[in-house]
Amino acid sequence: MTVKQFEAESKRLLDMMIHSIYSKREVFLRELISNASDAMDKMYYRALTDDKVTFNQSDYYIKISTDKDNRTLTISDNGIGMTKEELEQNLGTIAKSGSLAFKKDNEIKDGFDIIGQFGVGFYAAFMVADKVSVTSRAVDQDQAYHWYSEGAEGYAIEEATKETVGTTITLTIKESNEDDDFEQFLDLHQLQTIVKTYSDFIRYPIKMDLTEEKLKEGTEDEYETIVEEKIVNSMVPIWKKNKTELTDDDYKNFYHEKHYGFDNPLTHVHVSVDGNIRYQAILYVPETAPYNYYSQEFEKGLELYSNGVLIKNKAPELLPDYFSFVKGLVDSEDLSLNISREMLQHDRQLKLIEKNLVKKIKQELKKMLMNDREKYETFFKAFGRQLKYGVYSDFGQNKETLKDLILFYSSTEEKLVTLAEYVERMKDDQKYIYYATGESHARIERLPQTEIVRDKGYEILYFTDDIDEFAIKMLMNYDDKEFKSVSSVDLGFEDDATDEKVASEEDQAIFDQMKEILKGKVADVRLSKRLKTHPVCLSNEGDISIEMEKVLSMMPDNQGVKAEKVLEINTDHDIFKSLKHASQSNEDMMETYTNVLYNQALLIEGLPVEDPVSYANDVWKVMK
Ligand SMILES: Nc1ncnc2c1ncn2[C@@H]1O[C@H](COP(=O)(O)OP(=O)(O)OP(=O)(O)O)[C@@H](O)[C@H]1O
Repeated sequence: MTVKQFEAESKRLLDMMIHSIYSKREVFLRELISNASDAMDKMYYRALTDDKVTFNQSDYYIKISTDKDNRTLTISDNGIGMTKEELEQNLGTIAKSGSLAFKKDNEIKDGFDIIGQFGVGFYAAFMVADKVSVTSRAVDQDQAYHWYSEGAEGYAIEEATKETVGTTITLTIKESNEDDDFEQFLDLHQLQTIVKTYSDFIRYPIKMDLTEEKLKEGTEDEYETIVEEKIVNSMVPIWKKNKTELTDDDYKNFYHEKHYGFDNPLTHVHVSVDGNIRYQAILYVPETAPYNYYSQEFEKGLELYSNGVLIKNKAPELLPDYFSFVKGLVDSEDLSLNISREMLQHDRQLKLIEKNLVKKIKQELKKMLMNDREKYETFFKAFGRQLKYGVYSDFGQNKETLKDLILFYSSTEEKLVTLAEYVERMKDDQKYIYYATGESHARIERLPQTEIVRDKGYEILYFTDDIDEFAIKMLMNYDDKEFKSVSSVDLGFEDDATDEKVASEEDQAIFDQMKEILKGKVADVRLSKRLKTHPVCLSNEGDISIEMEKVLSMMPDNQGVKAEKVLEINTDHDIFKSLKHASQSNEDMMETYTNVLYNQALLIEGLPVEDPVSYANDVWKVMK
């Protein structure tokens, strides 16, 4: 047999194929199966124009078998086959795609979409094999040919015998070494997993002779090993089916089959778009967040298929971060893939798909929010933080998309409410949307600052997530109503009698004294217009709230950002009498009282007391 050399460029390309084009070796099987599927599709086209050829889809299949002793893996098909010339042209010249030429010649438009286009996939076989041999008999031909290659050195072609039309490819699998396990490519069960991963939705059956331990008939505990030919791929992807044919259970089963999660999805969306870029998608909203969801480790993304063949396990481009909880897949026949089929030549197509998916997901969530509140709350408890994070991030770019999907706990309704519901309930004289921040509902409920707002009959939203106040600052307003913290110095009440309350000269002198004692700790000490039953509280001026100071101080690169704190004193409270007394008669006691009150205000806010020992000493001193 004379060995022909690959062309110089081809040699280099082959080397690239083996070492750098694909990130995973196992994709060689996807490439060979796709070629076999293409070969059978070509029979379909041939039948359209050639009376001598009939096409009955059920006659076509791919068979995968292994021989461990001889270390061979065989993939055969009964597709269109190759003539001697075609073997020479298609397999002898790397980067020449017979399939692409076929597609052009036949003006293929309908469902039998041919996958091959670059003319390189076949050579992926050399990533796992030392030798590749192809025996093929073309339709209309009696003579079969054998193509054989050991890689870069070249190839040879000789006559061969083959009973039936089609192609059989035999790979002699490389020996495993310390770094690489090649045995998996001789194990039918592992090959089955690879088929399931990449080629599950190839239209033709992929068959394997699988061994199984079965109970011997007529016995109760005797088992026998049975070899049975099985179809290992699902063939028809659920997303290509008509929605009306599918039940909720079908979608649920698919979610589990695909291992999208152990939970049951709360809802699904099945999209089929026939526009500029054609694609189908099935998207799920899970019920529970994966354990690592709110961590750096979590990787978002949808599975990306091109024509039923898996391209990427996780395509992050298809989901914005704020919808990163969505699971599912997209399949498009219009993607312009790069040579490894692992990336796209440009991401414009994915951007378009993403934009549309975002709309669909939003619609679905809104539908859930309107029609099944309980379910929406389950969703929100798992992923609401992510939505709020979405309002805040990217400089608020997405706040309009998300503002109607976020919920907060309401003081009056005692449940989660939307901002629209809050605004709808606002009192006639109420100018702002009020909120209070704290670690828990119970803690917020006891905040002295909330008293006066409650007394006004205004609803207060409870912010318990770190991100809440940041998100709301980014949102700025809802329905033209601005947000206001119950801790802000000016509560913005209209026609408020408390506004007229001003400190007497005598009281102001006490506040000035206190301000001097607390120099550097508070921006001011003032008469409180909001406190009723409590003697003291902190409020803040400026953009940074006390709660935001807490969150920022926990960040690794915090730059010591502080809220401008104001210590508010309730002059109607009995404690103030003691303070007054001390200010006139006992400077030392005045300092102690001031420090105790300041530290108590910190504690009420959930802020750490700067010097716990001196605080304890001060309390004991007062108790004496
Ligand atoms: N099983 C097969 N039956 C018939 N023809 C085949 C078979 N396998 C490969 N071919 C021919 O060999 C050509 C080269 O195959 P190869 O896998 O390298 O590239 P491709 O499938 O055309 O493109 P891609 O790199 O995009 O997969 C194919 O275009 C096809 O004409």
